[in-house]
Order: sequence, then C-alpha cells, then structure tokens
Amino acid sequence: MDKILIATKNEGKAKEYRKLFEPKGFEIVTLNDLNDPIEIVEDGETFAQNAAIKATALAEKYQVIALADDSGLMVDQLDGAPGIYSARYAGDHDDEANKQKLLAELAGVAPDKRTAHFHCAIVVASPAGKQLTVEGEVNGMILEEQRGQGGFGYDPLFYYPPFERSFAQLSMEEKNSVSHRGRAVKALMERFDAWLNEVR
Ligand SMILES: O=P(O)(O)OP(=O)(O)OP(=O)(O)OC[C@H]1O[C@@H](n2cnc3c(O)ncnc32)[C@H](O)[C@@H]1O
Ligand SMILES: [Mg+2]
Repeated sequence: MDKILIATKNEGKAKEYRKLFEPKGFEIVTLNDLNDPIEIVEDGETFAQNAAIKATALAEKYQVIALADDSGLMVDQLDGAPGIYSARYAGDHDDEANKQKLLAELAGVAPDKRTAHFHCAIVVASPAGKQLTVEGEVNGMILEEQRGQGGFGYDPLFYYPPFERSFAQLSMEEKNSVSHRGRAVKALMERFDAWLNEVR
C-alpha cells in the first residue's frame, strides 16, 4: 500500500484528504501522527510556493511521498485579503476570531459586493524532490452572519450560490464536489498515477 504524509496539522483538511484518498487504497498520515515533526517556515509569496516549501521539506526529511495543501480565502472588497494569511488573519490560528475579523472588515458592504473565492494549491513531492503542482478555486459570497455547523475555517461565512447554502451547510461529499480543494484534487488525480510511476 502507498503511504502519503499530508503536511497539515489542520484536522479539517486531513479529514477531507482521508475521504478523498483512502478509497483509492492509500494510507494517510498527517503531522499529528509524527512525534515532534520538523518546523517549517512558510515564507512563500503564493499558495503554490508555500505548498512546495512544506511538501519538499517533509518528503526529504521523512523519505515519503508528502502532500501539502496551502489554501485560503480571497475577498474582492479587501483586495484579496486574507489570502495567504488566512490561517492567521486575526493573529493566532483561531477560526472564530478570523471569522469575526472578516465580518468586521466587511461591515456595511452590500451583499452583492461581498464576492470572494477560495483558492487551494496542492504540491506532492517525492523523497528525491520531484514535484507535482495543481490548483483549484471556487467562487462565492461572504455572508453577514454565520450559517451552518459543518466544514471548518471560513465555511460558515462562505455562501455558494449554485447550492443556495453556505459551505458549512453542505455534506462533505457536496463540498468536495465543488470546493477549491475538491477541484485541485480532481486535477491531481488525473495526473497522480503517471507522476507516481515516474518517481517510484
Ligand atoms: O498549514 P496547515 O497545518 O495545513 O493548516 P492551516 O489551517 O494553517 O492551513 P493554511 O496555512 O493552508 O491556511 C488555510 C486557512 O484558510 C482557510 N481555509 C482553507 N480551506 C478552507 C476550507 O475548505 N473551508 C474553510 N476555510 C478554509 C482556513 O481558515 C485555514 O486555516
Ligand atoms: Mg498553515
């Protein structure tokens, strides 16, 4: 069985990747399964750069295939913020504080001006440093109050017009079928087998 180290401590992300990869026969481990994982400084300027930094460092150190996902929310009225700083928008990595800050920044902005998109870059790296990069996006609107209990991060504030619900009101299957991460993973799956044959 092939093992993939998912370069994340975010259990919300990890859960989505398990759901996507385990049916394909992969064993999934995350940073939370390692004791004392190496610290990685994510100092890239783009989602793809940060994902590459994470994936290559871990693949080399632990000699496994590593997958890193760097993702975030970009709000048009805020010139693309919080962007690559989504996890720490309000300071610490605190989802509730991040959502409150976003609501405060958008106070008074009319519903039709609250357009946003999620972006996800995925980089898979081999122990020898070969990389595969894919990206995905999904467009939506930022709500004026939270709706729904599912998902993670900004999901309760991200309204997806085609489904007339927020991402936190979708089942995981529904979210994966349209999300930035789901779309990036779809692109990954189209190329992954060929890449795996090359690096094995
Ligand atoms: O770095 P790792 O350990 O993977 O976990 P993280 O949560 O810090 O992950 P990122 O650096 O990629 O930051 C992404 C942030 O963007 C938000 N985000 C990303 N994908 C999301 C999704 O599908 N739904 C809601 N919010 C999401 C969420 O707040 C995350 O904390
Ligand atoms: Mg992070």
